[in-house]
Amino acid sequence: MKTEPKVSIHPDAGLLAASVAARLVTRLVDIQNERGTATVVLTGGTLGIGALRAVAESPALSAVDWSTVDFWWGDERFLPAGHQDRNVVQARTALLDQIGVSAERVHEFGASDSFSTEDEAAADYASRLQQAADKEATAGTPLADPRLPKFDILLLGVGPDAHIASLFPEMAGIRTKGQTVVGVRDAPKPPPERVSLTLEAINSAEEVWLGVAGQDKAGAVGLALAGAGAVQVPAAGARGRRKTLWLIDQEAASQLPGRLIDAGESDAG
Ligand SMILES: O=C1O[C@H](COP(=O)(O)O)[C@@H](O)[C@H](O)[C@H]1O
Repeated sequence: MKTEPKVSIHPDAGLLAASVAARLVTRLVDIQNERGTATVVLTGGTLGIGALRAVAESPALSAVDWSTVDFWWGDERFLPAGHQDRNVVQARTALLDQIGVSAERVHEFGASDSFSTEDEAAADYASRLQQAADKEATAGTPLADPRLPKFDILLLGVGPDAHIASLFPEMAGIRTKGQTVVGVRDAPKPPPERVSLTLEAINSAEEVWLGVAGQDKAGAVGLALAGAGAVQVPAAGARGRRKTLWLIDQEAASQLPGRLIDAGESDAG
């Protein structure tokens, strides 16, 4: 099952981050009402971390029971634990350290001072994902992919080159099939060593939300929503099973195909 993208355009990056935060809080409340827990896959990057900061500032913050939310990551920079460039460190500062999350529900990627290579950290993350999936399957949760727990919402940023998570255009990561996590070497954006969910893992999520702001991303957004191929334009390949939502600002929307520029949430199908 794959969904056609919907697009929602916001005046600027600040309002976009606030809107992503408000949607996230509302959706988490709904999911918790439906099934008691919720699972979010976080992203790093400007908007990903900005949206977490906006969640921390939201007046509705305490509407979510954060103690029953599981946090996974779409990718990580393969650096020592505590390094300021690690996505998990930035997420902790922006939000996680300020809310009552359960330590055992924060599933961060292994760091470079615990694993010798990014491939080892990738294998470790894949195995922890598998364990979580097995536990959910035993409890009767229907899974989209038996190797992965149910991802309710998966957040992605998009680079100016259209990369998502740490899947860069034309590189091995975006072409990887048959595994859920991949070690990345020679990434064109520093640091070169990273760990990432694969596209098939990303696309197992119920809802995929792509948050993008800025003129430098306009070309990537335009190509992705015009239907480019995922190997050349990784963002084009990200599709949730029930929803694919592009949350973008006006600058990032400036090269969208004309039919998508109308106000409101429009179909990009
Ligand atoms: O390095 C990364 O970049 C992307 C996009 O970041 P942005 O600053 O251009 O928004 C991000 O989604 C990813 O998680 C991160 O590791």
